[in-house]
Amino acid sequence: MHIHNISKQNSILNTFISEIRNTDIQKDSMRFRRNIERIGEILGYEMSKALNYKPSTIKTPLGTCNINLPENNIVLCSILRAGVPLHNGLLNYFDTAENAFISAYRHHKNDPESFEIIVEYLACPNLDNKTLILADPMLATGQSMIATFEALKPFGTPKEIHLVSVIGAQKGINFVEKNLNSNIHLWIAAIDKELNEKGYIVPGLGDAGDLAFGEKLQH
Ligand SMILES: O=P(O)(O)OC[C@H]1O[C@H](OP(=O)(O)OP(=O)(O)O)[C@H](O)[C@@H]1O
Ligand SMILES: O=c1cc[nH]c(=O)[nH]1
Ligand SMILES: [Mg+2]
Repeated sequence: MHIHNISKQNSILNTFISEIRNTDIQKDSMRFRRNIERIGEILGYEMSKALNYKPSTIKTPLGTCNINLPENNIVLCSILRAGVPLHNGLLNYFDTAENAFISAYRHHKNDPESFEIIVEYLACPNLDNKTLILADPMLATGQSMIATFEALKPFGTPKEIHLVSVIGAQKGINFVEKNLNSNIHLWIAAIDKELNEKGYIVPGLGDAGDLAFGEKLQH
């Protein structure tokens, strides 16, 4: 897997990352969603450098100019719920992308420290020869990403796959790397060292879905 950790270089991205992690600022859910969206725009911009470009000629009011334009057919797939603001940020830049949504949630049986991933809702176009962008802000154990990847298989074989995430734990990244083919790209805004016993990223930011959309009842 090709890992692009875009926070290796200081940029305005640091401000947005610090705000989503900050226990006071993250309480403002509108700001939290908007920051995830802004990070999606930055990750999308960085990812766009790896797309395929073809020469094009544009007519201006005063003449013509040559410019290379992306030629990829993009399908943007995100994992509900926390993926929604990240999806919006990516869609702000990839105007013509097709879209897919999948629900994946952690189901705890009796033991709060163990869970399985339940995939229920899935809406996806044909993926054959397309550029699949799989977006989820939190890559913790990596199980949601792999479960999603498996669930998408019947929809076709993408030409290339880009995973987009905001904060990842090294353990989850290793798990994804072990389970996916080596030609996949991961575009990520921060990599944290630890996972706690409940599978939360430390220091991370807490529960991204709850911060964006409110707490949910466990079922
Ligand atoms: O890498 P994993 O260990 O699988 O964990 C990451 C998953 O956890 C979060 O979703 P969550 O289950 O909290 O659902 P939500 O977005 O509805 O809150 C996040 O958005 C990922 O989908
Ligand atoms: O740290 C984590 C792990 C899973 N889901 C989250 O929202 N945060
Ligand atoms: Mg959540």
